[in-house]
Amino acid sequence: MAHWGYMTTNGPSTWGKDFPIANGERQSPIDIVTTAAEYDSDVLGSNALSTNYTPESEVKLVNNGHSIMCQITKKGVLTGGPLGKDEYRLEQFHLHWGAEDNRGSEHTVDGKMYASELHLVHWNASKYSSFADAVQKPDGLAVLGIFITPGVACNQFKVISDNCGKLKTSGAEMTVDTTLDPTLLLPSNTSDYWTYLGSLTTPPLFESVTWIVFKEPVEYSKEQLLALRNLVDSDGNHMQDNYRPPAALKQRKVKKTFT
Ligand SMILES: CCCCCNS(=O)(=O)c1cc(S(N)(=O)=O)ccc1C(=O)O
Ligand SMILES: [Zn+2]
Repeated sequence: MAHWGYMTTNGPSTWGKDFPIANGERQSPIDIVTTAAEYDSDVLGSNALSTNYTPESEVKLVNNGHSIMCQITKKGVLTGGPLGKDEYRLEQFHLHWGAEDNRGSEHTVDGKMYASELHLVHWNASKYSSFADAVQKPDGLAVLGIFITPGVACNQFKVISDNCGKLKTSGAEMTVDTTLDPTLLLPSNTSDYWTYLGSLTTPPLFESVTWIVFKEPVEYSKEQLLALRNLVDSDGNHMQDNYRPPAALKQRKVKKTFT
């Protein structure tokens, strides 16, 4: 099987061949129709979403052929909001982006696409023993989605954007001797978000993700976005437009924490 990717020959429209769940009942991303999202105070209002991350003392970056990923080594937890009493542990973060500023995010808001989208992937450590054990369970994962828009530079993202160029090939890894606090990658407002039950947005597309997408975007500079676009994938092509288009909502409701 040709390795999945984002080209015409192996992109999202072909994934269903090897991953039939691509046409499943709870696929991601989705277009968030803001007027259809339901404010749900009891589930969401009672205990606010909360992150308690430990800053990384060094930064492990991996070019995994379809994105740039930062492997987390410290204990960081996400709790509250739609996650009930379960504690979800931060495993990694990565991004999706476009060749130009007018596209690149995976979720869209009333059809609007952002230039990029940052994903912080967590797994349910209250119920499962490892990420691998949790990844296929319906309540196994929780991913924070942060929209990225061109603007001022994000200082905490500098360690990634300044080192992208050194991860020349797929599989390339490097460890940067600097600290990184994942909390500083989040928007200032983490109270306003949409949430719904979905899936991984790349193969194997497991339907195991509680998605939490923040309303407030974060700004990255033009240079930081360009650094992402200069990454190369396993075929030596520029890695860009590595986003899956929105999937059908089917019988799902999107909830929101703000009016
Ligand atoms: C056993 C297979 C695990 C694949 C999923 N790994 S992951 O870290 O959740 C992930 C999530 C996502 S996403 N966009 O958050 O669904 C994308 C890629 C990956 C990945 O690194 O493969
Ligand atoms: Zn992702």
